[in-house]
Amino acid sequence: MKDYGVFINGEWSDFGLDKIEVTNPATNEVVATVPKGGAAEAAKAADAAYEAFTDWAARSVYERAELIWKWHRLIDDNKEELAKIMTEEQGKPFKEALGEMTYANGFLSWFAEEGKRVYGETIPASVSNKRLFVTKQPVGVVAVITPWNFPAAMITRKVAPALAVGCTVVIKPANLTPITALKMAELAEEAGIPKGVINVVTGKSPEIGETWLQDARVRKLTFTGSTEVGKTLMRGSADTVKKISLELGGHAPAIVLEDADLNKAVDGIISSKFRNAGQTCVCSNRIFVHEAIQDAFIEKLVAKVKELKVGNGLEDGVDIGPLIDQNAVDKVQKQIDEALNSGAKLEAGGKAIDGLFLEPTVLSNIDDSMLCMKEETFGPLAPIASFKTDEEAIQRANDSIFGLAAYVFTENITKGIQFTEALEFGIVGLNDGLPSVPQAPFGGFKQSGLGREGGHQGIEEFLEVKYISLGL
Ligand SMILES: NC(=O)C1=CN([C@@H]2O[C@H](COP(=O)(O)OP(=O)(O)OC[C@H]3O[C@@H](n4cnc5c(N)ncnc54)[C@H](OP(=O)(O)O)[C@@H]3O)[C@@H](O)[C@H]2O)C=CC1
Ligand SMILES: O=C(O)CCCC(=O)O
Repeated sequence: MKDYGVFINGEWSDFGLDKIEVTNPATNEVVATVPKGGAAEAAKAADAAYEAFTDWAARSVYERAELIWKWHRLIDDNKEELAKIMTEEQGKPFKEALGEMTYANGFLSWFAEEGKRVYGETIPASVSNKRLFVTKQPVGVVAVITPWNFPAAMITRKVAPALAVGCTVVIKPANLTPITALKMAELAEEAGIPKGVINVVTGKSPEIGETWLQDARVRKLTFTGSTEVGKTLMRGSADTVKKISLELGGHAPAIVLEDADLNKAVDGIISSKFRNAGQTCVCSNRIFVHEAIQDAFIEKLVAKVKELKVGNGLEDGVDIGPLIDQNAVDKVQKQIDEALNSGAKLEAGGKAIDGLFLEPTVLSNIDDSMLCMKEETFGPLAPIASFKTDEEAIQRANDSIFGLAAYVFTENITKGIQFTEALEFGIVGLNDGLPSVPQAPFGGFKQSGLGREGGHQGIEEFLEVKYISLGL
């Protein structure tokens, strides 16, 4: 077990603070401790990031990109160790943790290069003695607040574009999974990213968040997590009128049309639903299947779900690890019990095993008034509802305050395109259960958030636009 410090201005220190224990959700063992930082450490981190900003922003984008690439190479060299740490603190199977490290590193390589394509504009003037230009500049110090479900990728998806364009960052990783972030900061330091450019503070989230919200030098906040905390941060950002990007809850519908290739649909829904034990905001949570193929679909799905192995993510062959904590288990169990008490049929799973492990569960005969169709699940529960018409499927899928991801399975290209256009979601997987990639925009409509991460869109969030009018 290791005691970690926080990372501020290139220094590692525990500042004599109380400690937070980080536990392995598979075994309940304490794997490390991190300092319980608060307002003072958050302010020090903001001072350091502000101080470092002028020099970092003044470097050429090629110089910054080279340092980001060095960081990328070090992460790649150490990805097995990082993945093991991730599995120990977060619970996801080791093969998924390794996959996340590659995904996370993909944001570093993508944005290191994308920074070189931040182009300006010239605008024709209306008089002959003027020239009009538009340039882009880094927004400044960025506060980065990340969740526990993707301990590496949520850091790089935000930090890579920020650093590429010349911003500096203060990071608050989730206290449940801070070690991956701290190890990645160690590698950033080893890569030669200058002191103060990346700072990481663990500890009292509301206090740390509030300090950054009230600091006018922090010009942007980027957050992934619950809708409730996102709304609090959005309100708090108003005091200093910060730019904000929010990646909040989702409650993804997956629609299987009558003409779908059932094998494709089952495989797509298994990967979308059970990745990270169902703890992603893009998980299929509401599965709508055409009534004519419902029985065949359920039979195939259940057969595959019964093959999924639940266990400690460090053991070979495990597909589903533990949930993150007891609250998460209780929330999913409540959704299962409420559905069963309201007439749902149990097709597979249904109960907690021991500790924080939950059987992958399939329920059919679901109706939209059940809890599992109304609130985000964040667990391995696949509820199946049937529908009769396309219009009905679209209306029910869109009937949500969330609008992050949706999935459609069909072999009819015209219908597929019509569905993608009618669905009020920022991401649509058409015959694809895993659409997230660094080079495409990730983000939601409605209360799923604001802004986009990844893609060329993801870099704009860290830029200010400056218009220059030149009189000749
Ligand atoms: N969109 C997504 O990807 C995610 C969605 N969720 C949803 O949210 C539910 C709850 O998960 P939870 O982990 O509690 O998510 P939170 O939104 O509480 O946590 C996300 C991050 O915000 C921090 N945080 C919490 N409160 C504040 C605050 N007042 N000011 C500043 N930062 C704050 C957390 O710190 P700390 O945890 O250290 O206190 C963590 O780093 C899940 O069950 C799921 O439904 C959760 C995670 C990711
Ligand atoms: O918000 C989440 O759940 C993390 C992102 C998942 C993804 O990138 O697919």
